[in-house]
Amino acid sequence: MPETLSGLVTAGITFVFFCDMLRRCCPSELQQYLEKCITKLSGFLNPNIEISIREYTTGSHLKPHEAYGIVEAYLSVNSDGARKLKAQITKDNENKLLFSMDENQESVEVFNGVQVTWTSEKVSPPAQPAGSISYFSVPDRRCYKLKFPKAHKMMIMESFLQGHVMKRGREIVARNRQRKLYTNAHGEGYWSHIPFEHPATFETLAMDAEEKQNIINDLMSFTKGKEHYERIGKAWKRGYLLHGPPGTGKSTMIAAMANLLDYDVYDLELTSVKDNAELRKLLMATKAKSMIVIEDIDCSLDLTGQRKRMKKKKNKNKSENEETEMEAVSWSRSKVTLSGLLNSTDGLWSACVGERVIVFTTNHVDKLDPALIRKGRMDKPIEFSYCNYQGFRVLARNYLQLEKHSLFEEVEELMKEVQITPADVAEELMPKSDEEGAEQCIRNLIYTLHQRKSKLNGADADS
Ligand SMILES: Nc1ncnc2c1ncn2[C@@H]1O[C@H](COP(=O)(O)OP(=O)(O)OP(=O)(O)O)[C@@H](O)[C@H]1O
Ligand SMILES: [Mg+2]
Repeated sequence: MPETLSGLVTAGITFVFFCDMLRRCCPSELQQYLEKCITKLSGFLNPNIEISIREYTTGSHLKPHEAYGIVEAYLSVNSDGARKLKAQITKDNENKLLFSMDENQESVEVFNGVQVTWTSEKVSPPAQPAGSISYFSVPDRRCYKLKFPKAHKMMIMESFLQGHVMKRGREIVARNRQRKLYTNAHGEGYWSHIPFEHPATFETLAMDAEEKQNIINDLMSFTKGKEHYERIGKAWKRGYLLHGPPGTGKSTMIAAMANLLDYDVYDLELTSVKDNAELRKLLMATKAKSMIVIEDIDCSLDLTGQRKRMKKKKNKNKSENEETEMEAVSWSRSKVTLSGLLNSTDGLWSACVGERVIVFTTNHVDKLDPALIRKGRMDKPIEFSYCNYQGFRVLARNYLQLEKHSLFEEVEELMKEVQITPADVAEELMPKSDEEGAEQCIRNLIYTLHQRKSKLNGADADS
């Protein structure tokens, strides 16, 4: 029997070889017919299947294939057999090197007991026709090939490639990528971005420890809630309203949240959005695993339907007239309404795949329309307040690397009587010169607290 089989294979190969010879010397119709025969016959004889994952789409407009980048990332940690690797800066992060299989390398792995073989190839672009001049350099087209036994076709294509490789590859891509801070503040109706590199973390945030843990738990259970949101038929989004006086850490918290979740941040400047349609377009252009932030919502959108001041604080360099002009321009440019905002942040999200966190901040929660902050829209309000002793301890650790000091007690007593924002405490604890040590910084803070206390007492005496 084996002899019959090997005879058959030899005959097949001879036939394929013969057909190929014939094909080369025949007219094109016959060539095409013979090519089909060769493919059929070699398919019959070959016990393996090969899948190509190309770097670019074919055709005149070369577009990168997303799958190639994912497989490349997967193979960066799953190609033990490859002897030659190449190091390159990743597309999404210029600070990170990605090591992947060099051209013509091979790596074997076993999945569910089935052996699969990866190879990497480089396909040079077709030669330019003689005499033609091209001003553009055509990139080499690279390709990964996955070879596996035909008998396990469905398992390898679905469980291995679609499931395992795609999942692991995407995780590695996400890990390697540099997060981005998007803005629409240029007013052109699209997002532009810079790398997001804010260092804030929950650890460095001066806030009640229990409240902090509560927020962390809330965020983590949200990110793990895909199935829960699907089951209850709700869009996978969560809204936070951060409110409190200026300098109490609302923006810092946004950065800490984004760092914890590993999300991109879209800083939506409502006063730069022309109308509701543009707002919808901008929100539709946001990606999953992102945080959409609307700061100072009470200043960007007037809840009676009129536009308000563009700037919260007065710009010292501008005259009164210039300021009024700026406000007028902002008023006439933007026609975003409260209902437009609500429709965009509610209805639209159901159509979007992937999780999104939306954060509003305000200094005046009492001025907001109840429609904006009702349950279901803003799931979790978080209040920011003046600095207490616990907050001071966090800031002293951040700024002075101090866990304890004999002056702490005095700070604690003063903080019970005087209101001071974490921003002001941070300012005092920042050494102003190389000579200024940690103790001097605490003394500066104590001096400021005393000053405020006497002011307070003076005011009390006056009244
Ligand atoms: N809770 C905090 N923990 C740590 N640092 C803080 C905190 N609050 C303020 N800071 C410090 O003060 C600076 C200003 O804080 P932040 O911008 O977060 O305040 P905010 O509440 O967003 O103010 P605004 O309402 O004016 O936007 C920050 O850069 C940070 O250094
Ligand atoms: Mg802020």
